Amino acid sequence: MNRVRGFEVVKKYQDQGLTLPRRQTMASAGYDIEAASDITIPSIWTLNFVRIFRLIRNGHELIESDRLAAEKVLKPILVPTGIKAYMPEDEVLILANRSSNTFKRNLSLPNGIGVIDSDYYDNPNNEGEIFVQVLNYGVRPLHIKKGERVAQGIFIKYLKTDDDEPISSQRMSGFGSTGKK
Ligand SMILES: O=c1ccn([C@H]2C[C@H](O)[C@@H](COP(=O)(O)OP(=O)(O)OP(=O)(O)O)O2)c(=O)[nH]1
Ligand SMILES: [Mg+2]
Repeated sequence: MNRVRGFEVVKKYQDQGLTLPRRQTMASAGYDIEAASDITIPSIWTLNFVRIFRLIRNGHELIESDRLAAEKVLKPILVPTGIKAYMPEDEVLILANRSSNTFKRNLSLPNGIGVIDSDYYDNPNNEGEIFVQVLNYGVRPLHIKKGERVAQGIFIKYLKTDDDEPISSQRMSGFGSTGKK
């Protein structure tokens, strides 16, 4: 078969019985992507409560340790998928939330959509493993089981401007790897 686009399991998860993303019906756009391991997503309310409690205790003054604690706990959780995606250079895999996640589970993707670039595949840092960034805005912790579908991936083509000139030729990783600015 001509190899154009698809999913593969990363080395780290080779023998762990992961399922490659599948579409559910003939006309589903999204390949449903599963969690690679059990993971608990704490509620942002619980975390915010801790933050508010600390604020009150400190006479409403936000001191440095509170700020650091709040930032730490409010960071989105990265759900590992154990999956990488390959595709032609002019394509991108868009990670979108499942509507049932917000409707039934209070689970949101705080980055809106995830952009999985074609040059993320096999990058030297993490082999291109896709992670799903999530926040649980419900009041209880959410337990995600290995094999549960957490997001969906949609392959699309992207366009370039006339004077397009990329800054660098190679992607080394993700999540801010191209610099602080
Ligand atoms: O939900 C996501 C979003 C991104 N990525 C990976 C794939 C993508 O190719 C890379 C970079 O993503 P993006 O360009 O959106 O993030 P950035 O903050 O600009 O990081 P970088 O500087 O590495 O480009 O991170 C994921 O695994 N999940
Ligand atoms: Mg980027």
